[in-house]
Amino acid sequence: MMSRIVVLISGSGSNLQALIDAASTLSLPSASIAHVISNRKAAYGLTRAANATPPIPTSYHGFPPYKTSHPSDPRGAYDADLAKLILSLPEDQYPDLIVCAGWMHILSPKFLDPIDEAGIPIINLHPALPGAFDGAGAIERSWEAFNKGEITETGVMIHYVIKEVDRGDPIVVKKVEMKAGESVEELTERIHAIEHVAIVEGAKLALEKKKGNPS
Ligand SMILES: Nc1nc2c(c(=O)[nH]1)N[C@@H](CN(C=O)c1ccc(C(=O)N[C@@H](CCC(=O)O)C(=O)O)cc1)CN2
Ligand SMILES: NCC(=O)N[C@@H]1O[C@H](COP(=O)([O-])[O-])[C@@H](O)[C@H]1O
Repeated sequence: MMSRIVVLISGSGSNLQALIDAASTLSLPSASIAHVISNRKAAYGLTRAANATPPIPTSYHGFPPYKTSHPSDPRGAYDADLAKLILSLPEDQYPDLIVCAGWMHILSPKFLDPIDEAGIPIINLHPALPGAFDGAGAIERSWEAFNKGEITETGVMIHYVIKEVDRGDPIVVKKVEMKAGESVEELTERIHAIEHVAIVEGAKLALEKKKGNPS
């Protein structure tokens, strides 16, 4: 039976592309990318989805209008509508798994609770080791910490998404050595390559766990 994945993005979508390329291969068997949602209209990941074969349905769900339409709780209203968007997808797009792949928006319980009640796990790619550099800009912060002598290694993890940002149970953890004299751009490039492997492994494991047959 085909498992359906909904992917949340905010940018280039190179991790989405890794999932698209892996779907229904031995790396990510019996899985399809059923829908892609971006919070940024210009996200190139939307183009990647449109260029997929067959094209992957996409939605743009932008945050700015909520600042005026729901001034008292824009995040809550935005998140509630995001959950409704996903939970109202047609059967052939309704997710077995939600993957945050460079999704740069903190999800509140207004999203997490209805998705949890629907029994849909959410996983996230984070370019750091568990408990380190939570939040945005993790690669840059780890590079700075290394050059201050504060750390000797960093990593990439795929973790379950809970209310506390980047504190959900890890599914995949890959350590990344840090190199003296390396630029932040060079480190970022190395980390991105590792992310593209980790996110596929994480999606596969999360789907297996949901089916009750962890490998
Ligand atoms: N409730 C959770 N939401 C999210 C998680 C999570 O673990 N729990 N993971 C993040 C992904 N992420 C790091 O991996 C992350 C992304 C963005 C931010 C952040 O500070 N976002 C700002 C807006 C920044 C911007 O628009 O450029 C915000 O939402 O106010 C922190 C962590 C995804 N969500
Ligand atoms: N906190 C999450 C986070 O910082 N994610 C970062 O966003 C990038 C998205 O790239 P992509 O759009 O090419 O997949 C990822 O490479 C990852 O480092």
